Amino acid sequence: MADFLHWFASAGGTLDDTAVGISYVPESGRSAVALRDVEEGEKLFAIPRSLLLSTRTSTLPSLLGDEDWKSLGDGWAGLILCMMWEEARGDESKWAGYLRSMPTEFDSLMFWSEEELGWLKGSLVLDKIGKDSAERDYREKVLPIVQKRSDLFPPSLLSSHYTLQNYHIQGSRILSRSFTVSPWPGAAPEHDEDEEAPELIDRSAASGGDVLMGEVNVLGDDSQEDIDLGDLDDDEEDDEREKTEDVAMVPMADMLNARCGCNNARLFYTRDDLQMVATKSIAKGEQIWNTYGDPPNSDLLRRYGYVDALPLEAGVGSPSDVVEINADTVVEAAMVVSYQERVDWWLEEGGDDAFVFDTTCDLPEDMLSLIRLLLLTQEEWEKAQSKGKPPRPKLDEKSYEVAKAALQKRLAMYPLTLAEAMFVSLAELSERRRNALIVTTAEQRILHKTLEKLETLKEARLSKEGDGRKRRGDKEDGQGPAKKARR
Ligand SMILES: C[S@@+](CC[C@H](N)C(=O)[O-])C[C@H]1O[C@@H](n2cnc3c(N)ncnc32)[C@H](O)[C@@H]1O
Repeated sequence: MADFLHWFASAGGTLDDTAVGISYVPESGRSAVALRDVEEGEKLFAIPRSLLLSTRTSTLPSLLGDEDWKSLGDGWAGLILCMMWEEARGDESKWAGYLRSMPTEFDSLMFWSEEELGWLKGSLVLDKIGKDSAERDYREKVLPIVQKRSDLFPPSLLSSHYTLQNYHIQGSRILSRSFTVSPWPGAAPEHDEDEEAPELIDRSAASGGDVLMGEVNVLGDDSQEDIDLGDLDDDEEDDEREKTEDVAMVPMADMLNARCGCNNARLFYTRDDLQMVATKSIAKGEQIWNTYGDPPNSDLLRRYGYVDALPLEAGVGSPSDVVEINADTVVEAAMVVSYQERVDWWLEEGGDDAFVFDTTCDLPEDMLSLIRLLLLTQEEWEKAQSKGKPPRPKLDEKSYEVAKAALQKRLAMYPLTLAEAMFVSLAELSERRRNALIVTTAEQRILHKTLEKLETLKEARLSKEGDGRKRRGDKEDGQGPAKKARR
């Protein structure tokens, strides 16, 4: 740690060391802790923009030249290679002290064994790890450049620094510690010292003010496979490239841990630096928490290797937890024969191929709309097509049955039922096993509760319809004296 702090200060970073200390906390690793009472609004540390490590600041892209650099594509391969290269340069790298301080071991899903991943069976997070696509990038994009450009990547270092394992390590560092930092509009690379002091901008502020720049959190929703560009048109490609160039490693800011509901500091951006500022008063001895955007536990586990195990009404989990149902499961539950044309149309019209259930336990409207689309008669289906609109998400008897069947099919994907999981003592499990169980049981709870809510809705609807029929019947029969009397 001393090596990193020394590097940070000598590279131009500033830290209020009366306010912030870095200590080791067993459950979360290195952690920033308040050394004295800190007031809301106090600046804790600042990182000059020149200290950010990104494809904009590393010299590798220009040394490689346009053609070789572009062959790495627009995903994370370029930034990962920059990090590998900077690390391989040792003390010659501007970021030597930073890179030396970074972790080499992770609990994120990329590093789980097949057996460990098996504990997550049922959760669709397993489809999002992106290991295969990362390994493809390594083999097809990175290795050819590394082998071709021995002027930049000495063959003697290939087996120590340019390995697949190191590719995953750097990728995981990006996944769990990077920030999105856009360039300051109109700022010259070097600025005049006499210029007016730059204003602070917190993009996360809910003020709706002049919120222009920067992203304050550790990356929200990108992953190695998410940035895979596929066939994009020129504009999309430019946007995507910009997005990847904005991914930056921010020394010191990435020392902060996060816990749902505890956020007390945030990273604010100025033209010249990034500043970590207390957003609440922090008592001496308390941990200084950033936010990672409070993703669901499945995603926390995938990217950061931990979960928020908060005591909730029905068990342990996070209020941000979600569970997804794939459109395939909905189609199976609908038990319709000719669905392909309708599903293709649904997707072409911008419909999703997966539906997200959150802790409100409401049936997602778009799933209900797909269910009704699948159940349309041929004539209704032709009408929907000509209108260019999928059906309204109305819960009727048939769509209720399909939604229920889809939820039950989804629940059947978990090898351990929720009732069985209740008998497992979390305290006796290894950390990974425990975290996997927290994720899968939270997902199952959402599915069960959605089923219950759906049942209640259906009963309420049936009794309302029954009442309606009864009232209509009363009128038709001309037998409504009580009603008339009430008027
Ligand atoms: C941005 S880094 C924070 C610094 C990190 N603790 C370190 O030792 O370098 C994010 C990583 O910190 C750890 N972490 C952050 N918040 C945590 C928490 N609430 N519980 C457990 N681990 C946490 C996870 O390993 C995560 O991948």
